[in-house]
Amino acid sequence: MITILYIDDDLHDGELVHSMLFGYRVVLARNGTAGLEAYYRFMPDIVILDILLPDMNGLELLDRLPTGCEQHPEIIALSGVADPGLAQEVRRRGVKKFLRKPIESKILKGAINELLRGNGAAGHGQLQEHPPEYENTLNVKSPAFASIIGSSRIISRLKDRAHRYARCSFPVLILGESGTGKELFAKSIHELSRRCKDPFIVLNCAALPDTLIESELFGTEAGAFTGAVNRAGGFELANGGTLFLDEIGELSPSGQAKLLRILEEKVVYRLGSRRARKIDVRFVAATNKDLFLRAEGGMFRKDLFYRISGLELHIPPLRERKEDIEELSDTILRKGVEGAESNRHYRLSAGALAQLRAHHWPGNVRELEHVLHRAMLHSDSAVIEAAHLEISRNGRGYASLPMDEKQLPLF
Ligand SMILES: Nc1ncnc2c1ncn2[C@@H]1O[C@H](COP(=O)(O)OP(=O)(O)OP(=O)(O)O)[C@@H](O)[C@H]1O
Repeated sequence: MITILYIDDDLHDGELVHSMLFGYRVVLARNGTAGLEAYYRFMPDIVILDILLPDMNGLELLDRLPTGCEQHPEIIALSGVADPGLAQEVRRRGVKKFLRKPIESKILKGAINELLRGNGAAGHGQLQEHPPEYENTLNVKSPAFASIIGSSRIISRLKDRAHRYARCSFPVLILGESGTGKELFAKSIHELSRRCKDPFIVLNCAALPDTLIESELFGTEAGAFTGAVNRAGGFELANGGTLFLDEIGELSPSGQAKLLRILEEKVVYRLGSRRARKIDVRFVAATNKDLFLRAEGGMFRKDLFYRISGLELHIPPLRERKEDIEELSDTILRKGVEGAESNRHYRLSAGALAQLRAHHWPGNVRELEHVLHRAMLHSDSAVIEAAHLEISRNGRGYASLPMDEKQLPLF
């Protein structure tokens, strides 16, 4: 859906524009600061900006809009006064439409349609009552999302947002419980971006001891420490592409300081080397911890937190999108168990599906995969019954096998 950010302190105009633009997603911001915040959060297709704002001049806001995005939103500037000098200043900043207040519905819609059509002659002057579908703007059915199963509103919105984030190179912070699909979304953002032909490198900070994290991230120079050889780190390996740093909350204080420096200077120093290597890497981080609280509590650098969390993607737990369980289960059952030879087309009985829907899923989709893999191994037929699921009722999910079932005849 097309997203329009309207920045104006006039509440009445805000409501008016909201009702005029029925069918679009309209985000209202009442001052420049809120406008900038909403800009990063929603990555709008169009920004409508009143030049007179209470906390900053509209021109100043235009200057503060980021330049790192490959695809800028189109901007419509508004002013209540006719001022040719102001109009010139606004145009000099790349704004194609400068409209006079009071806003007229047809003129505003016409300007929006024209801008959305890439300012092409086809849409010029044609006023449309219904917002058109711009299929090329955002496509949640993109092949880059093929591995992300789920048709819930939550998943569709996340795909929409990931699509927007893929348009630029700002860092993205993905938040969510373990097993919710953070890495899948990170990969999709990479695949949808202009970086898709370059590497997507994954580093898991939680799986590496403190000392290794830094050498894995930044690389080493022979002689940096005993046994060190010349080796590129994650940043160099991901050059041109995306570096996905999983469990970023586990990064040591010195690793955090170095990471901050890289994000600011865009150069990397291998451990033991003073040579700066220029890098062009899109940085995506993930955590299942509350990084904000960690930053507040002094366990994570605040400056780094704010540097990496400009664009956030919150992936809700599976229990909050239970409508996805059936589709996810069907996909998992269709794939079968890796390494197990079977041509059965597994399916769930109604009772099994009801039990899956009733579970709390603390381990999220990963837990669902484990439960269904185990169920396929337990089942003697193609139908998975509730009894095959062995979901624990204590909410932890992983039931242990009863002794007498440990030597199950599997296929
Ligand atoms: N929406 C989804 N569609 C299909 N598979 C999914 C989905 N979400 C998660 N999975 C699967 O669940 C498993 C865990 O996903 P992933 O590693 O992306 O989660 P994560 O949030 O990064 O986990 P962790 O925090 O433990 O690293 C993977 O096997 C992945 O394929």
